[in-house]
Amino acid sequence: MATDARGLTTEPAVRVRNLHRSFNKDGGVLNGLDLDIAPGEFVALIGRSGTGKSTLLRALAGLDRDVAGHGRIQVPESVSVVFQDSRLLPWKRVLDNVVFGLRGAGAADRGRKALAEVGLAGRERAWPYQLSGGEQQRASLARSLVREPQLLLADEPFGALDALTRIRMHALLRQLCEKHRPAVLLVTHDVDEAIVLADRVILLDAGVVDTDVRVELTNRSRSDAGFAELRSLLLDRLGVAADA
Ligand SMILES: Nc1ncnc2c1ncn2[C@@H]1O[C@H](COP(=O)(O)OP(=O)(O)OP(=O)(O)O)[C@@H](O)[C@H]1O
Repeated sequence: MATDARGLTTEPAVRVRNLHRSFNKDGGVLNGLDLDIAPGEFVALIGRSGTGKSTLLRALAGLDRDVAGHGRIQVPESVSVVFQDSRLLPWKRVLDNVVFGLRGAGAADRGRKALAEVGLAGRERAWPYQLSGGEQQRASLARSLVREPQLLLADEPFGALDALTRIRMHALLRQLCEKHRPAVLLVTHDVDEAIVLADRVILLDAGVVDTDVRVELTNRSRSDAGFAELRSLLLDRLGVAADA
């Protein structure tokens, strides 16, 4: 069992043991996967297309009740999920989307604060269609963070954004995670995004963890030698040449 610097037991936020999932009789998508994520740890999940990244995320989110499989999943009580599309309700204004389902007298104030944190102060009464794609993802992040989740699951949240907006969203997500400290599992196709954001990068292959590396870079700039080395290692595991 893991212990902290004082020798006290630290329970992981996420514990997955021997997880199996399959969609048909021909073979499994997840094939006995084990994974621990510590409280406050930011884990990026990469892997070739079809290796089961979204299947794992959906299993952790409890969104796969109809999928065959077995194994043990332990997640915290409060879990939020962010997808590639913001999934804002088009008939609700931005603030109402953010606080949708929240109870308590202070909900609207908490929603306003969350919107301010993601840079959307003043847009509370806008309709979702009046926001750009990046702003919609900001609102979606605010909707997650207002719930103060102990676990944030994100499936390619920046996949549909342009390169500049992506970079801005990276900075915002890091800043929000440093402040709120949820455990994070981020699915991404982008190796650079994984290295820029995560404490740990996990590469999934054939439904199990193939590579599990800690990102111990003080400088997360793409021009840093350590960055390039880690990128090259991960691209190699993905079967892609680093200079391709
Ligand atoms: N609802 C479903 N019904 C049948 N097969 C499915 C379903 N969802 C996923 N699969 C299959 O399971 C495998 C893993 O899919 P998954 O979406 O988890 O992969 P992924 O690693 O997230 O892929 P990508 O990087 O392309 O998004 C794929 O072969 C996919 O076709």
